[in-house]
Amino acid sequence: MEFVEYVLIAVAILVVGLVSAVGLLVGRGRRTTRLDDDAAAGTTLTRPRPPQTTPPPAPAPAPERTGSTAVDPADLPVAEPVELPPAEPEPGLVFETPPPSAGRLVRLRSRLARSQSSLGRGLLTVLGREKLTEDDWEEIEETLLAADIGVAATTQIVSRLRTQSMVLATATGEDLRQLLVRELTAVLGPDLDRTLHTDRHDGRPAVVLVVGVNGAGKTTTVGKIARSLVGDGKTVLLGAADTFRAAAADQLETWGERVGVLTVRGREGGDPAAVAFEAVRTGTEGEVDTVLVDTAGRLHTKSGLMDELGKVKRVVEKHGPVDEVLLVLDATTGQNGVVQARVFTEAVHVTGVVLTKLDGTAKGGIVVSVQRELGIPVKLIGLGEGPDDLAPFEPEAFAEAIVG
Ligand SMILES: Nc1nc2c(ncn2[C@@H]2O[C@H](COP(=O)(O)OP(=O)(O)OP(=O)(O)O)[C@@H](O)[C@H]2O)c(=O)[nH]1
Repeated sequence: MEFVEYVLIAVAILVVGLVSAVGLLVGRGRRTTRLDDDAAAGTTLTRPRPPQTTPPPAPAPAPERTGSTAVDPADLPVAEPVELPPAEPEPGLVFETPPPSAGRLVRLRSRLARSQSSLGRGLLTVLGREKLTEDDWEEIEETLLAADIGVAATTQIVSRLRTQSMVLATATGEDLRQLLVRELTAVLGPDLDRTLHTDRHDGRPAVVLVVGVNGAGKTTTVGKIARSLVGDGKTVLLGAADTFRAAAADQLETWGERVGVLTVRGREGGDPAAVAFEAVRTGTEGEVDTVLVDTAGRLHTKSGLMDELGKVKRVVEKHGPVDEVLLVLDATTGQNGVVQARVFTEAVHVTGVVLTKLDGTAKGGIVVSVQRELGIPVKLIGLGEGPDDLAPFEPEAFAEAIVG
C-alpha cells in the first residue's frame, strides 16, 4: 500500500470517530418534557441540545391552507405549572455564542452588492456626466423606480437633485457620493422609531409575534433574532405556533438548541393560539426577557387564516399586551409586499417590518415604499441565509452601503 493510501485510511477513521462522538452528544442533550396531560393542548417544552455544525434545515414552503376554526379563548386549556430546566447547560453541552446585534449592517454591507451596482453605481454614473440633459434625468428616475423606491420618493429625490444641479456641475466624485447618500437617507425615514421592544417590563417578558406569508423567512428570522438577543445577553424563549407543519417547529427548535434557548411547541394540527399562550406563560414563569412566537405562513388573501392570526394575538394578550408584531416580507416580491403589509396590519396591527432576502435583490428601494405607504418602520433586514445575517436597519448606513 502506498503512503498516501495509509493517510487516507487514517483520515477516514478519524472522521467516522468524530461523527459518532457528535451523535452521542446530540442524543444525550435532547429532552422533551410534557407540560400538561391535556391532549387538546399537547404542548411540549423542548430543552436545548448541543449545537449542530450545519445551519438549521429550511424545509420546503408550506402548502396553501384554506381556513381555520375559531375557538373561544375562554376554552383554552390551562396547563399545569412547569418547572423550567436550569439556565446553565448540562455538563458537556457547549452552546454557540452569537455576536451582538450592534454594527451588523456595516459588517454585512457587501451583501447589498446587487442594489449597490444597479442603484448606487447607476445613479453615480449619470450624475457624474458633465451636463445633465432631460434624458439623463429620465434615466435617474427610471433607475430609482426600478429599485422599487416608489413614485413619491423618486419624485422627491429627482426634484431635490435638480435644484442642486449647479452644485452637481462642479462636484467631485466624492461630493456626488455624499449628496446621494444624503438624499437617499432622507427618504429612508431617518426619524422613524425603530426600537425593537424586547426588554422585560412590568415584571413580565416582552412578547414578539412574527407573522407573514409562506416562505417569507419567518422561522429563519425568529431564529436569527433569538441568536442576536442571546448575543446581546438576553434570555429568550421560543413559541412554535406554526402547528400546521411539524417541520417548521423542528426547524425553530434547532435554531434554539444551538444557542441554548427553549422552545414550546404543540402537536401537529393543534391550536396555534394555545401554543402561543403556553409559550408566553412558560416564559413568564421562567422570567425570561423575551418570548418570540413564530406563526404559520398564511396568504393575506385568505380571510379565515387572517382571522386565525387575529385570534392568536388576542389569546396571547390575555397575558398582557403584545410588545411587537413583526411582519416578515420577502424583498424579492417587490410591490406585493406593500399589499401584504396592508392586510396583515389590519389583522394584527404590525409594529415593524423585517425585510428579508435583500442580499438577493437589486430592489433595495422596497424599504422606502413599505415605510412610506404604510408608515410602518423597517426594523430589521435579512442579508443572507447564515445564522447571523440579520441586521438592525439603520437608514444612513443602508444608504452608504447602497451608494458604495
Ligand atoms: N438569501 C436569503 N435567504 C433567506 C433570508 N431569510 C430567509 N431566507 C431563506 O428563505 C427560505 C424560507 O425561510 P423560512 O424561514 O423557512 O420561511 P417561513 O416564512 O418560515 O416559511 P413557512 O413556514 O413555509 O411560511 C429559507 O431557505 C431561508 O434560508 C435572507 O435574508 N436572505
